[in-house]
Amino acid sequence: MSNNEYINNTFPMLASIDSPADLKRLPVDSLPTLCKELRGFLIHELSTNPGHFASSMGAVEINVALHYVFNTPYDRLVWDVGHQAYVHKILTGRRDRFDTNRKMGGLSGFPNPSESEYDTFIAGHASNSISAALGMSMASELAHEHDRKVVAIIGDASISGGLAFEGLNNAAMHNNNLLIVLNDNDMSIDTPVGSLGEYMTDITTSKRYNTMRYKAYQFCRRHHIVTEHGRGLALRFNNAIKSLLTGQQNIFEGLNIRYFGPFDGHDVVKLVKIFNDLKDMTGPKIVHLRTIKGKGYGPAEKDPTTWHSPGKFNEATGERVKADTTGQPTKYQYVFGHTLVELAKQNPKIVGITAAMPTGTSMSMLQEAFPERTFDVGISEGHAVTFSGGLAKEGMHPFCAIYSSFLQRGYDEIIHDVAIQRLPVTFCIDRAGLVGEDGVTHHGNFDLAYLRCIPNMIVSAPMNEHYLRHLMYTSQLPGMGPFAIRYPRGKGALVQWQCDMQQLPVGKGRKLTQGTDVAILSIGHIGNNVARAVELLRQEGIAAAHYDMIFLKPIDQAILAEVASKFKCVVTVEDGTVVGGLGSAVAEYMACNGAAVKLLRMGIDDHFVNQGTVAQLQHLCGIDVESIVNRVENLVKGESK
Ligand SMILES: Cc1ncc(C[n+]2csc(CCOP(=O)(O)OP(=O)(O)O)c2C)c(N)n1
Ligand SMILES: CC(=O)[C@@H](O)[C@H](O)COP(=O)(O)O
Ligand SMILES: [Mg+2]
Repeated sequence: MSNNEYINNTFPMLASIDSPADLKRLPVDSLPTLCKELRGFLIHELSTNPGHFASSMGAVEINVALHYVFNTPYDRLVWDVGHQAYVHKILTGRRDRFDTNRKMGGLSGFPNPSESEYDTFIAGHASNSISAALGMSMASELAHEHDRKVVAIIGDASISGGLAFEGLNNAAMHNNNLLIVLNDNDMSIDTPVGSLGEYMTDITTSKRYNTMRYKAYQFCRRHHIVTEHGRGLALRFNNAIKSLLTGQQNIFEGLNIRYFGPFDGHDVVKLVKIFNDLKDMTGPKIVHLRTIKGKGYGPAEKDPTTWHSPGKFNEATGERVKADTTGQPTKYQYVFGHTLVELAKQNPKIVGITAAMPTGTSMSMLQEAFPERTFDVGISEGHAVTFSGGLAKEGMHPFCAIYSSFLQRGYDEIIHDVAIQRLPVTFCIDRAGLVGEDGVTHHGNFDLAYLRCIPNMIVSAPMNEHYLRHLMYTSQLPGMGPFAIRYPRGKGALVQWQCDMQQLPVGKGRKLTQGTDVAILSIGHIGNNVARAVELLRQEGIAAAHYDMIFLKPIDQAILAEVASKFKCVVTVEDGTVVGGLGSAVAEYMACNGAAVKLLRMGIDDHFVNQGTVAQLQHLCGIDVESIVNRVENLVKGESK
């Protein structure tokens, strides 16, 4: 039986749905069966084509009820992060292509308007949905499309991000039809942190008031009592009753956003009723749904952190398929984690900061060894950077570990709150370069460029685990200032990552191979591709000199002077954008110093890169071993003609 036949036989109701119009034809009481089939489909598909599992499983009913009630794509669904929107994709004509999810040329793992008209806004980075939905709602108002509904669907961790707060603060400023669906599963990837989560648990305790309020709204709606004019007054009245009943102000109502809930987010029939009740209500409103991350699959419900993105698994037993890694290098993130604990034992000033990614960055290792010196600040990269600045100002040495693409959220904070004061913060920038299947929103290819232009910054990248350790050690020595170390997702280059840590001279690179025909300058882990290419080039009769720059800033002027004076052909290789990165730095030096060299800059050109395996993407960008060999060969042969 083909996979398609299996799916049609096993999930007959789902097989009949090719669009939301098909979904709407189903009687409402059949929706629980559909949800069951959707969960079966997700389990079946994701067991062999891995992706974001637990979030999608927990939001099945929300996805179904929204498409059942709202007139998509005319009405806009704006997903936050988007990792919970797999069912949305499946219901909007992409079921048969779902086995291409996260693969090269296939469906993106996140909503993306270039993929479907049902994907209304880019998603991948948390906390943008309220602002985007508010903007879309205002655009509808301005276009006199007053009947269009706009819905932002956001998780309990993502709503704690600063950007979400900015959207909430602005939501009631203008007339709009915004509905915010708060999908509260009391989980981030790891355990959620912060007072907002605790507050949301407290809201549950005031259920009596909330039920009363929802019933009152239903009554008013039935009897056409709620008018736009009376909204402000009614809100204040409701707030007053609530304060009396609970002794507590509702944070959302305090922001003039009508609050409904909490409701059971797995009762799909009830959700349909709630959305139907609320959809014509004008003005911003929030409906709070309680859900279970991983709902419907025992192992995921028990351990949602592991099952956030579990990789392949046996669908019958829940056993995860683990690749045999014997004799292979470990992941950079583990070397970072172990090394940080080692350094923290020696230097009591060291503290660790993560923005909601303790497991992903391995900051969890420091958390275990020194809980009082480790801070998970939640999805708040900007705050993480400024908080680190504050710690550093008072004499601590923060190691602030953030994924490269998420650090984009903290850019001004790096400049304003750290670099100007030259504060000693080590930025450990994980997932730098091409990350693979997460795709365009998650590649860490801008960091070299966006950090190089900041005065006072030291910007570095290790070629292997030993250099990661040396750089981490060096960064916490007195007098260093802001120090960025970027390293990629996944495996390192060495099997034996342990070594004595050494102080590195800041701004000094190293020459790995002698050569006369061409000089290749690389930075970071991609230098391992260059090292292999250099070997192959040698077999082709081309003697390439290879320099591992280690530091992009300050850049090694002695190496650049040597290269400018000795070589006609110069090549730069980086796994970041060449616009502003190493390629630009070398081009600037050569131009400013009148060097007569032919410069070939290899890296990510001026375009966005979608998803695929890292190997596929390196090939696409021309920085895999084979491409480096071919491109260098062409350069050298072209020059010698
Ligand atoms: C700006 C940013 N920081 C960090 C992440 C990594 N991240 C992806 S999902 C997630 C947790 C989201 O939790 P929540 O919003 O509650 O959704 P759930 O998975 O629980 O449904 C995090 C931290 C991200 N995508 N964007
Ligand atoms: C949705 C999201 O942003 C994260 O779940 C991300 O996909 C994690 O990626 P890693 O697997 O690299 O930790
Ligand atoms: Mg959550």
